[in-house]
Amino acid sequence: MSLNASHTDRNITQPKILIMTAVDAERDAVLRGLRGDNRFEVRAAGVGPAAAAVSTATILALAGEGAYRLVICAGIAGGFVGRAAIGSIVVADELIAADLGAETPEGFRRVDELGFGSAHIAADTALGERLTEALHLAGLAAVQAPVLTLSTVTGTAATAEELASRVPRAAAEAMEGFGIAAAAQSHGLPVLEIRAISNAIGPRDRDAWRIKEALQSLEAASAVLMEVIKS
Ligand SMILES: O=C(O)c1cccc(C(=O)CC[C@H]2O[C@@H](n3cnc4c(=O)[nH]cnc43)[C@H](O)[C@@H]2O)c1
Repeated sequence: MSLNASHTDRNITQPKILIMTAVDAERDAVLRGLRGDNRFEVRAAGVGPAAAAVSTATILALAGEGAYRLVICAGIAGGFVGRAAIGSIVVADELIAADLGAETPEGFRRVDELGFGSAHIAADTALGERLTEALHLAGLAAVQAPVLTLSTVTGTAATAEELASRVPRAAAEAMEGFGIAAAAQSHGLPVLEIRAISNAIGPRDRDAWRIKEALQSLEAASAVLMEVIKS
């Protein structure tokens, strides 16, 4: 018996795009933006690089080779003042584990300099460029720049200045990107990080975090992502 084209199409399982957030509110914002597009799977990993790496690696391993073609870290983030304003989007061109290294009397030394691996993972910059352009066309403020991953949310002006001068192009900090990227890299998959800015990086002021506004931006960015990834 021969199958017609529509039967065949329906029976082929295409590799999906795995989107990892930290918390359920971020996952729900992304899902609203994607409007039921079944090319994407969206999961919440938990807060911090360790939870993010373990959750992502477990999902990828259980799904098996060929189940996914791209991994995206998405969520809210702090923005460096003058580089990424509240409500804007940062699309990572590089995911950097900013606290992976050693303090020395001469200052922080990256794990790369110490000879113990790398604190940098390159994003899928071609996709990031297309997404950033499409975000601009949709009227959203967006920049393509490095996103830092830290285990501790920055809470002082001094730490914010130190990070900004150590990574001059960094536009945002969050807590999961490098963990998710490390898991994706170990499975040979490309990675992207998309962050909606909820707060300025600097002296801790939780009341000033604009989480609702950032989640709305994240939803809008997810709708644009769905259009950018055509097939
Ligand atoms: O309270 C809520 O309703 C709520 C909704 C969505 C997310 C949250 C979070 O607190 C998520 C924490 C998450 O946010 C990232 N984040 C945001 N700002 C920063 C920052 O300045 N520095 C580092 N990380 C930041 C981070 O990735 C956390 O996982 C609450």
